[in-house]
Amino acid sequence: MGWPFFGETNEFLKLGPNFMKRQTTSSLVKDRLLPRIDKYMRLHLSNWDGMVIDVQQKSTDMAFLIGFTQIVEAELSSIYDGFKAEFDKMVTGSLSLPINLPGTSYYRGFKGRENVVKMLRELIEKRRAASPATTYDDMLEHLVRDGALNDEEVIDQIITILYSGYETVSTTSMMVVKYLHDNQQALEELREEHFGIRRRKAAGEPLDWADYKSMRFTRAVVLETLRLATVVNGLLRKATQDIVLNGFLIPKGWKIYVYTREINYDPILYPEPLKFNPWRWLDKNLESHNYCLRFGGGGRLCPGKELGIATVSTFLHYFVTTYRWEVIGGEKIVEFPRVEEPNGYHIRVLKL
Ligand code: HEM
Repeated sequence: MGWPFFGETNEFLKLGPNFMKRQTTSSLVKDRLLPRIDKYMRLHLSNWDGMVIDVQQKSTDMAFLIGFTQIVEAELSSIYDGFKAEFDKMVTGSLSLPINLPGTSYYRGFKGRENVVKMLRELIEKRRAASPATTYDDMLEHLVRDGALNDEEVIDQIITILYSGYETVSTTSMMVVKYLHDNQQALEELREEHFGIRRRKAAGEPLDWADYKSMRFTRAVVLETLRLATVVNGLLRKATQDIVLNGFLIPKGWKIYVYTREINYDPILYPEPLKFNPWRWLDKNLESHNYCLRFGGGGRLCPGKELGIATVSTFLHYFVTTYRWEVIGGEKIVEFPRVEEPNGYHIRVLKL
C-alpha cells in the first residue's frame, strides 16, 4: 500500500501532499514537548480526588489544551472558549455525511472552519504588528517569524496539527481508561510499571525521555487500545497512476479509502481479535508489520505518533499512580462513525 498513492486530506484540511514538515520528531518531543506535557498533566489531574469525572469530557479538554498551548500559548486564556467551540463544529462536520445544507453538521462544520480561520488570521495580524522585542515562545510565533509560509499556509498548518492530535489523543485516553477498568490484570501490570518508575525518581520529579522509553507495557496498552477501539477508521490515498491490485484495476485519479477496522479485527493477524490483550504487543515485531496501520504508513505516516503515545502514557502515569476509580454510568460506547459515549463516560475517582 502507499507507493502509487498520495496521501489525501479531507475538505476541512486543505494541505497538499508533503506540506506537513516532519517536525514532531523524537528530539522535539524529548526536549521541548514532554516537559510541557508532564507539567500540564500534573495540573490537569491534581484535584480529581472524590470527584465524579466524565472521562470523555476531560480527555477532550486535555487533548485540545495540550495542542493549543503549544501553538498559541500567549493568547490562550482570552480566545480558548470561543475557538474550541468553533473547532468542535469543524471536527464534527468533517466526520459527518457530506450534505452541505443549512442545519446539517457538515454545513456547520464549514461555518466553524471559517470562524477558526478568522480568529487565527486576527492572531497572526496582531503578532505581525507586535514589536520585534515582544517575544513569544510558541509554534505560531515560530511559523510567523520564520517567514517560509504565507498566512494561509500557517493557518492550514495549525488547523492540521490541532485537528490530527485532538480527536485521536482524546478518544485513545478515554478508551484506555475503559479497557483498563474492564481488565484488572492489565491495570495491575501497568500500575506496577509506573510505580517502578516513581521508585527510581525523587518525589515530584518530572518524567523524562528515558522514563517514557522504559514504558514497555504502557506502549503495548496504548497500541492495543488503538487496535480494539479503532480510533482511526481508515486512511485516504489517491492513485497517481493506474494500478492493478489483486487483479482489480484502480484507475489513476481514484481515491482509495483503506478501511483499517477490518484489518484490526482480522483473527489471523490478531488471534481472539475482540479480546483486549496488550501482551500481544510485547512482541516488538508486531508494531512494525506492514498491516499495522494505527498511525498510517509510508510517506504520510503520522508525524505526531510519538507525541500522541507520549501524551497518553504521561496521562496514564499520573492517573494510575494517584487514583483508583469505579465506573458509574455511561457504558454505551458507539464505535462508528467515531468512537464516542453519547452520555459521557463517568467514573468516581478516589486517591490510592
Ligand atoms: C493516538 C494518537 C494519534 C493517532 C492514532 C494518529 C493517527 C494518524 C493516522 C492514522 C494518520 C494518517 C496517516 C496516513 O495517511 O498514512 C495521521 C496523520 C497525521 N497525524 Fe496523527 N495520530 C495521532 C496523534 C497525532 C498528534 C498528537 C499529532 C500532532 C502533532 C498528529 C499529527 C498528524 C498529522 C499532521 C497527520 C497528517 C500527515 C500527512 O498527511 O503527511 N497526529 N495520524
